[in-house]
Amino acid sequence: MDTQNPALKIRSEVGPLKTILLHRPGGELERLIPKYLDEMLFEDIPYLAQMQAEHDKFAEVLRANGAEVLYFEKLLEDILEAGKVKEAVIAEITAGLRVNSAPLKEDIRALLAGMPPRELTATLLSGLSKKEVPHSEAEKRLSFYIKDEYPFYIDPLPNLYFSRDYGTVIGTRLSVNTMKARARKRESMLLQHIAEHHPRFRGCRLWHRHNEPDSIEGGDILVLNDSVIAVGCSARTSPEGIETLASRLFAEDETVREVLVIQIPFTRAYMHLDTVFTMVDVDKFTIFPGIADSAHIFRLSPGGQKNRGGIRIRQEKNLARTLAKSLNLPAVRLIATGGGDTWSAEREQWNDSTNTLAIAPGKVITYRRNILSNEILRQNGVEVLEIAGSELVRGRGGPRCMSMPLRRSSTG
Ligand SMILES: NC(=O)NCCC[C@H](N)C(=O)O
Repeated sequence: MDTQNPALKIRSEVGPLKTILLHRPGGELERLIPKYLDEMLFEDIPYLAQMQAEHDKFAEVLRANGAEVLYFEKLLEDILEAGKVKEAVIAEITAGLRVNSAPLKEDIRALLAGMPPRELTATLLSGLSKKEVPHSEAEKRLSFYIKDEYPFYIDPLPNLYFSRDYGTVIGTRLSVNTMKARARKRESMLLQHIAEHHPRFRGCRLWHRHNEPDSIEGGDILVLNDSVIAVGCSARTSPEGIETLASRLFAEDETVREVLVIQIPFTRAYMHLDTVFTMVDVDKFTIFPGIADSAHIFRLSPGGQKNRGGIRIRQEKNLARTLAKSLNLPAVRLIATGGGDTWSAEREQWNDSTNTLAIAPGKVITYRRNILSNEILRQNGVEVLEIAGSELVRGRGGPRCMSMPLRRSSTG
């Protein structure tokens, strides 16, 4: 058993929430430029002040309900106080620059090295534009005069407030996820440095490291209980990434006995499993009805040949029956978002009606704007705490996407 870091413990999607990691949207959102929205995985440009007010309210609801809230930016700044860590982070950033010129690389490295921790943190999150780099004498080369029009040497991280995706605590270890899109890779890279160096994570062991080849993102990972994990196979999470995680869980976590793979359509609207399916109570889930028939389900369990990762694969048919069997319950309830109307379900799914964050069994945080979906949850006995999400939703994520639970107590 891992006893190294009692601060990390997730054995349930719905157990009372004790500690959670958020990122308050900041200057990185002000680097969104219409021309590059696609690459940045945004459809729109939020109004930052309003977005921050909404996010603060989200944090307030979490605190009022007993959760300790940690902020990514603060943890990052803390670790950058140590010269060695700062050097290692800068070296990794510099190595990943899409810059051919060695003198220019050195200019950027020196600029970062000269920044105090707070400024460096801000730069690592908001990025570094080409205008911000003073070029040394060494850079009087042709490439100094001929530049492509892309504005950044270091890209901003506008998706950082979706802290769900880059890290996932499973049991007592952290999976630092391999992000599919380039726009999000630095998020998990920075998280790994935090996990390796911040006292809050002392002794933390990793299930997965940020630079492993096969993508897996936290929006696809649901810790259903102490023995069953559900993982979405999606536009972001690859079958290979799932197999790697499953074989490590089966080999090294004595309680996890099953990984339920739910394959969803590979489209932007449903980028992760948690955009169409979340757990709201020990025996209740909310689901976007549009995927109910198109999802394919596979049950992975320990066994099978070593050269296949020691995993046995079995295809299942019916989601509700499979979940009930896996969770050892007589039945589970699937609550369809949108209140039974197809258009409303699609409209509200686009605004993350299905992306609920459970803070205790049968108690969830959702966006107020999803009126029909919230109502149907209440009709099914779920307590719904609503927050405003007019600006937060523009990055296409809801309360679950915006949170990385680090510790929950047990549901029992
Ligand atoms: N778990 C989630 O579904 N996270 C939302 C991520 C939205 C972000 N704009 C992205 O495309 O990655």
